[in-house]
Amino acid sequence: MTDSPALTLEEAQARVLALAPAMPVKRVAATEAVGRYLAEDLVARRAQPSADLSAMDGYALCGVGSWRIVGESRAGAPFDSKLMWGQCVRISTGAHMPAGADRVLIREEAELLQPDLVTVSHDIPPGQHVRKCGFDFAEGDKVLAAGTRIGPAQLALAISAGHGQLPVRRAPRVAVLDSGDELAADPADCGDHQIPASNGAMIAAMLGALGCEVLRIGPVADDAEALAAALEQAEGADILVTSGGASVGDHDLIRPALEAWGARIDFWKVAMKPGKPVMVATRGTQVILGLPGNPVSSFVTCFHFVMPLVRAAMGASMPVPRKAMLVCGTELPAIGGRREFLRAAWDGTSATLVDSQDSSALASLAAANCLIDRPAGSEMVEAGTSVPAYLLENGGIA
Ligand SMILES: Nc1nc2c(c(=O)[nH]1)N[C@H]1C(S)=C(S)[C@@H](COP(=O)(O)OP(=O)(O)OC[C@H]3O[C@@H](n4cnc5c(N)ncnc54)[C@H](O)[C@@H]3O)O[C@H]1N2
Ligand code: MOO
Repeated sequence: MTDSPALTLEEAQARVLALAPAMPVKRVAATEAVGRYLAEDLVARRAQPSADLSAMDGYALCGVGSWRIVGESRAGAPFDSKLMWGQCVRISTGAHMPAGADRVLIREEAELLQPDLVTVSHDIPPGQHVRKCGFDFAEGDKVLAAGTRIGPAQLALAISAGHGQLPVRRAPRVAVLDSGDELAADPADCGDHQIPASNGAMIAAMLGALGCEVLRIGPVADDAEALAAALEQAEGADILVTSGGASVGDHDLIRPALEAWGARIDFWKVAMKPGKPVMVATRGTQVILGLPGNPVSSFVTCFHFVMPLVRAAMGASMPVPRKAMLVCGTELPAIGGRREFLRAAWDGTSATLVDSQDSSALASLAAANCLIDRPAGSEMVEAGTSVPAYLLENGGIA
């Protein structure tokens, strides 16, 4: 089963998302819901605006001709009488239109005939500069759908719709395990035969940005007993992410260690580069993603599988990343039999391939802010061609 042909990215993503454990729903202060996903449709408890309001500073008018100023309506302090024909009030932006008034003359266009008598040289049509009651949303409107990510604008909308608390799912607890005999825990103390363990920190940062509570484990040696002991630490995690040891080498022990721990392998290998030897397994409700050790492969598979899994567990309606069309600034090479995600730097005008596409090359990953999606068997394309690409949240150049 597990050595079946590599899946396509979309097949593999669908299988991973189908495994997503639904995190429990909790009502939290709206401000704490930022970065989470709504667990239910959000229905407005009030209309916005709750009355007809002026959109400008000026005069709220009743009738045509010239108008006697009989008072003022300020935001938060409405004028409480009904205007008669030929009357107006001074009005400020956001203030209630008084009863009887149906249009606003802006201050700059008003001519004062007397200290309390105003006119204008052109027609002011009914409804001019008036925001009608409920034009933004009415009480009872569905303002946000379940599965929507709460960002700053959605937060403001929810609050203005009368919600001080929002129902959201917590982020999953994720254990991230680095494995490999060559890994040094301390980058400042790394022998010639070692490399600093950078994948765990990178994956933890990617998941931390989604709000996950991350438990770092390791680095763990390529040793069945050490791996078994390390896996015990992941007992309470909703998701376990391993990096390294996923391939076919004699020291690639992750798969047998997971199986010995009770994990059931769902699939292994996806037809993509970088990131082919990605492994997905379950253990009860826990979902386990074994990412390939090459740092760029770890990054790309975290981007395509782990982050969508986390978003799905949090209830996102659109958990997988979406593509934009970017113009390539340089020609792109022909692609072999495996779909490739090419690192490139997009400057707002065009996307240029970074120096190396080797799956170990971290300098070129750090210089990239997008992944150009090149299907298997693609022909070479000329500079200036639009190609699909995923934009990356990748440090200062994003
Ligand atoms: N005979 C074959 N060899 C390889 C194949 C294959 O199909 N047949 N696939 C290659 C591909 S593609 C990849 S990707 C790698 C994946 O290998 P593993 O997941 O087994 O990873 P390792 O061998 O443990 O490490 C690969 C590379 O990455 C470095 N590494 C590992 N963990 C970390 C970490 N936490 N932080 C930083 N760097 C890490 C490790 O030192 C190696 O250099 O396999 C190919 N081989
Ligand atoms: O396909 Mo491996 O994951 O990059 O070099």
